Amino acid sequence: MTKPIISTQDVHLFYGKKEVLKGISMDFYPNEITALIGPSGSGKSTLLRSLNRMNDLQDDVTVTGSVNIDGKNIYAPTTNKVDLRKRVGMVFQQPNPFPFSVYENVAYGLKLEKKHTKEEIDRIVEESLKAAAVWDDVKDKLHESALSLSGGQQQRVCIARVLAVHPEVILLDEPTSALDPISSGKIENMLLSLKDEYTIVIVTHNMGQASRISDKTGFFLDGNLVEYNKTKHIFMTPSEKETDDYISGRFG
Ligand SMILES: Nc1ncnc2c1ncn2[C@@H]1O[C@H](COP(=O)(O)OP(=O)(O)OP(=O)(O)O)[C@@H](O)[C@H]1O
Repeated sequence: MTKPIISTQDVHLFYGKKEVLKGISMDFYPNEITALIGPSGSGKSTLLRSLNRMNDLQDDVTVTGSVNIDGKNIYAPTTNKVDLRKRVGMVFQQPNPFPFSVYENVAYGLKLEKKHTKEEIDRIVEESLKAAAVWDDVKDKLHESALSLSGGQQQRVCIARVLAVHPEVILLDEPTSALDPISSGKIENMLLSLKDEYTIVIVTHNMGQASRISDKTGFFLDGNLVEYNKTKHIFMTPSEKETDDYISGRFG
């Protein structure tokens, strides 16, 4: 049996007194894409952000339960959050390149590590841009501002920036919702090719996207994980009425 790379156990999360995650237990497996679906406000992004402690940036947040990576609770006080976010990288809904060149965007994390030669950084930048399926678009403008690229190209550069530091897990929060269908399709194909090497968790409102690319799907409603199963099962023969209602467009 393959072991999960991330395992959440009875995670409750409060913003102030408001409970937005109500006891989430969920395993994420290597080399799989897991989609988190559900109506607006159901807690998908909050759960995603709890997997690399992005929620801790706010001080009125309380988390109970545990999120284990390789058997260690990332909420233990000894966790180094910088290392954690290298292992568990994140891509946001709006492409957010730094106002630097394409090259500097992708090299940024590597330069902070201060353990690579210039030649190694050049190689990793190229490999990461290739893996993110944007090399052909940018190879002749590596030293131009990333902000001059299209939204779809910027998003792929942001994915290359995450790949450059070799994470184990990639979290994506609605990464294609601001993009046109062609750019979205490129990102979907890229994610499918990346799952040989990475564990991928994606929040999406696009049911077609979830069914095209994910191996497993979790359906969230009002802070609860209503159903979590193989994507085929969720879309073809959901066990819960709420899941069926949501995927067939009866609410949300
Ligand atoms: N920073 C915050 N401070 C206070 N409440 C928040 C914060 N972020 C989210 N919430 C609340 O937590 C609940 C869950 O939000 P979350 O963003 O996780 O939902 P979601 O399912 O990802 O929604 P969407 O699909 O609209 O992004 C919502 O009621 C939201 O208003």
